[in-house]
Amino acid sequence: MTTTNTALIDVRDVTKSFATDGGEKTVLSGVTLTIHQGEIVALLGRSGSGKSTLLRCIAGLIAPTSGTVSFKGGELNGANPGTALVFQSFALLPWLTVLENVELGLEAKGVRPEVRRERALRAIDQIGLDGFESAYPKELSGGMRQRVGFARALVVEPDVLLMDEPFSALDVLTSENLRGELVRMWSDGTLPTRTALIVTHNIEEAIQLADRVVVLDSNPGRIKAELTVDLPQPRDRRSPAFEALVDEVYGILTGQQAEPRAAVAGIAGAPVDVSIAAAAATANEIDFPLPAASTGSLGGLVELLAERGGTEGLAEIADELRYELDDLLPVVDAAQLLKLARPQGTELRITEQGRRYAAADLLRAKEQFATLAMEAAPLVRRIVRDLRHTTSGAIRADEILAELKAHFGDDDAQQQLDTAIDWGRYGELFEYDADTGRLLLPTHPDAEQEERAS
Ligand SMILES: Nc1ncnc2c1ncn2[C@@H]1O[C@H](COP(=O)(O)OP(=O)(O)OP(=O)(O)O)[C@@H](O)[C@H]1O
Repeated sequence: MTTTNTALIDVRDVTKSFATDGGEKTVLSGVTLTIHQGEIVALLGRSGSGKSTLLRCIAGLIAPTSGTVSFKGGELNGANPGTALVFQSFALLPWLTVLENVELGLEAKGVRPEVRRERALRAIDQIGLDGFESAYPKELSGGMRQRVGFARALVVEPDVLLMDEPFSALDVLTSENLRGELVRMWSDGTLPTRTALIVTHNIEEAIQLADRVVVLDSNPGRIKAELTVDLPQPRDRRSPAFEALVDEVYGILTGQQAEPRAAVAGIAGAPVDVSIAAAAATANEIDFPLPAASTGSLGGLVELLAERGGTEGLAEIADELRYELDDLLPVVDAAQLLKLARPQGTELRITEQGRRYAAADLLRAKEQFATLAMEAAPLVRRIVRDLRHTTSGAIRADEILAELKAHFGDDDAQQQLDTAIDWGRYGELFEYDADTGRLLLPTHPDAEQEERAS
């Protein structure tokens, strides 16, 4: 891949806010990014960090709240004429054949029918769909459908190919295969488009494909770090240089968590684990986000660390548990929040508390968890306190949910409640009756120990 200094896309100080029930939500803040001709850039970040929002701003599908996006020096004022999109969900029209789906992009650009057909057939051929021209999407496997998605985007010969998690709906082997082919086609010049931006939450995918990896911070999304990937294609995932880059990105992503949370509590700059715990202690109980980790996965992580002598690399943990980034980081955050483990550079290290937790029998582990959750999980603490203040010993979960929705989106609010219920139930701090939608104080008499923590 030959990268030139010609800027194709120029994102300048872009901020994007959305109106939500709880007021304005700033998703992107002060993002500045240039994509040069011939380079492949990967945009990596946690779930909700604003990757897709930035991609949609670049595609011109949504306008920034402030700042500008330019294509070849011209400020966008609507759809970006130099880009085409590949979506995670394929977004094919089920009533059209493969050929007709691929022709669609050209039709929108007013290309004559006979030219359309010829170009669509060429794109279908290039992407390995020969023989499937007359098939309907439902006849195709996921991998073949995504090939149609690629052909439809590439047929318009965009200057920049924009991809939003294009492989994440595919199984591991299929995505590996398609990614590999894409790299080959890029390297040997088969593809008409040589510049791309790919949104992904898969670190290895980013390092396998990209010349440059841009890491987005969360809440709000800002550029946290940029790494140049100076390895020849095709890249060997097992090479020490590749693994070192994976480790580096894990370090960046786990190191970032404390900053926004500490800022919420007004104690920015405090050391990582101290600041998260302190933020949790002082934050408004409703708006402090609990990491979406189940008690089962948390226990599994702490046990794995204990088995490995107390320390293990984050990339190795993800490999061992077959976790994607979005699965692993919330569990690491939860372990950190509950002071069971602490990230150190590219590794995760168990704490003394974590060792005790891993060694405890179920009853003691639950007791310990209850104490830790009362100390460190504001939403759990809030539910327990509300329950103790009602005479009936029960509160409606949907009332808590309504409050959460004022601070988080609908999906995130539900996830917050689900996590708090899982944690509260596991620690036997409260019960939840799904039939009546009520949270209840535990029925057994020995639920006193959490008093100590409150
Ligand atoms: N139209 C919208 N209205 C309100 N909030 C929105 C809108 N679009 C996105 N958001 C919010 O912006 C935040 C960032 O979303 P975005 O999809 O850009 O993140 P992402 O990094 O791509 O996440 P993921 O990896 O989970 O897809 C989320 O909290 C999302 O709920």
